[in-house]
Amino acid sequence: MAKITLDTLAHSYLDAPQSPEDFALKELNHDWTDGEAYALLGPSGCGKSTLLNIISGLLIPSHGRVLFDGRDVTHLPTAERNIAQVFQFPVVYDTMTVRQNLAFPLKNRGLPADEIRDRVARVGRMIDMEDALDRRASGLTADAKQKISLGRGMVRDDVNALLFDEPLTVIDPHMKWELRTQLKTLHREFGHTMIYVTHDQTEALTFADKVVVMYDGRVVQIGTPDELFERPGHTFVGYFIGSPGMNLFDAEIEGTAARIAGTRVELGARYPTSGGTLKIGVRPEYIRMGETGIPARVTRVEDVGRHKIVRLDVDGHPVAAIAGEGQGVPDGATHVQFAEGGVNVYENDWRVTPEGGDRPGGRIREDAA
Ligand SMILES: Nc1ncnc2c1ncn2[C@@H]1O[C@H](COP(=O)(O)OP(=O)(O)OP(=O)(O)O)[C@@H](O)[C@H]1O
Repeated sequence: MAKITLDTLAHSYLDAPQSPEDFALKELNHDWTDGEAYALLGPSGCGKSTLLNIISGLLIPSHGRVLFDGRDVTHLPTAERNIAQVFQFPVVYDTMTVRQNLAFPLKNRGLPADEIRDRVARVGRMIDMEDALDRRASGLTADAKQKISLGRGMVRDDVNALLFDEPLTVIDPHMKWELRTQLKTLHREFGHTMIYVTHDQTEALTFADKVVVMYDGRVVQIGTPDELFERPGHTFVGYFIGSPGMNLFDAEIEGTAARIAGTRVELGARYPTSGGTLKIGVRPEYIRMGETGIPARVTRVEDVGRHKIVRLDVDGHPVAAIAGEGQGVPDGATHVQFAEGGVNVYENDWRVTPEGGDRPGGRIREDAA
């Protein structure tokens, strides 16, 4: 496994890019820690495949370098990078059996027969195809073939990194969850450096140690699932992660308080801002309904099983709140308040750290409404 360094990396598909908009990938400096599992998450067109293809060697970046354990591989072809890749659609040899498909990368590297047998058996178990090892791949469903692709990607333990590009797209929904869980278990067991591209937040949050959120060619935040939930670094992260996403309120800030829709809201800290557009972000989990606070009007209540989503109107803007299991909208709810610790301040869409730093932990979901 390797540490992967992206050094002033950027990419434009144009010959003579003029402005930042001409870059599919805007400048990025980052170390992907050896042995960690990352998810690259973002909407269609944000640059995920461009970044993955640069790491895998399918694309040479127009600017900057890629290093594996300090060695510059920017211009090395994929075959010389010693990586395993699993794509959106299965790549299997139809004329071979499942066993032969799984053994292929190991045979290529000349591993002893008994080691190949053991590793293939283990991976076969993991992808739940133990009983099908001697079947020909040609007759199998797309699902099963993709499981073979996943297995083949994971069968070697000497790769620098394992790259997955939306690998569960063709997998049946109930199997998706199982394979994702197995991938995570496998990661714990073998400690591969894994990079997993997806536009599905559930997939990213359940699979990865760290999620890299991309938006418009830029990495806007790299963090643990918890950090992305509690402290979204950009309003896009707040909106994109969570269901429903984070609420944003136009605000003015004075000292340690904000003014939202004419109401003073104590923030509990000072925020160093510099004259930009200010917004307060509060996740629906941290909006409390009651008789004091910011005036609000309930417009709809949606029962979504384990909890209810309460839609409100605050000063003409839609706001969502989550009422936990067994809770409804309190009688006489005419106002909203924010749970302590559930507030983030944004200036020009980027999060502002409070003076004195963030409070440690910051995890208040357990007691959130
Ligand atoms: N070969 C190419 N030539 C020119 N522009 C490209 C090329 N490939 C991608 N782009 C553009 O670069 C931007 C980023 O595309 P990319 O495929 O990396 O995004 P993505 O996040 O992987 O999207 P998706 O999830 O739809 O695959 C998009 O605007 C896209 O149109």
